[in-house]
Amino acid sequence: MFDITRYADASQSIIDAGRFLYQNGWSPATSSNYSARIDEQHIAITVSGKHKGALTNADVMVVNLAGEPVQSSCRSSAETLLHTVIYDLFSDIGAVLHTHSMPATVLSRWLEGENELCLTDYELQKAFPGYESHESQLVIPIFENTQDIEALAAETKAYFNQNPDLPGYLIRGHGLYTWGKTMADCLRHVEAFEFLLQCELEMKRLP
Ligand SMILES: CSC[C@@H](O)[C@@H](O)C(=O)COP(=O)(O)O
Ligand SMILES: [Zn+2]
Repeated sequence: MFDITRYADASQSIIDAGRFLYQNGWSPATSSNYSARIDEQHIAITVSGKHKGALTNADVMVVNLAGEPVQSSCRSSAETLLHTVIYDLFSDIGAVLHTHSMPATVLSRWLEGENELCLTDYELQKAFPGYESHESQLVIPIFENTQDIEALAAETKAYFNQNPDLPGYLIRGHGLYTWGKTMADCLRHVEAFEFLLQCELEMKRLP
């Protein structure tokens, strides 16, 4: 069982995040999914297929860390397992956000054949915990897109078990996943990733 007040707080944080992310153009056309931790075993997560700019409490449900619905007959996000593996790996993580921005989509496709995007010399790299200087290197892994979410969840779990430092990754031609200790931290990470990806895209366009 889970605490109903903590569920209500988690749900509201997801609704607010959705409005912000949609307004920024990072969650178009019902894409994206969001979650927030309720306790060690439960997360609140978006119901599959909902418009992320106009979420209500009815569009947020509870699943356990195995990805199974708890007290709900709704279908959780098709990508639920990509969220639960992160909560399972990192006990201090409180929120996970997945977005579908144009720079994340285009850049990951432009880097066809590469399994990471390495960034350096951006001051904004310091938005991520543990990155103290623009001279540090940010290595964003890129996973191949697939409809086999169970397989992708296993792949991401294995990667972040070995490489826990950077809270995020790209799925090629698909989008960004990022996480943080709180929803506010997680939203800051989305903004930072999106800014950096936009910069990289602009740099590649330069003659
Ligand atoms: C609208 S296409 C995007 C989906 O295929 C998926 O990638 C996505 O982000 C949203 O899926 P959802 O099941 O609503 O959580
Ligand atoms: Zn998606």
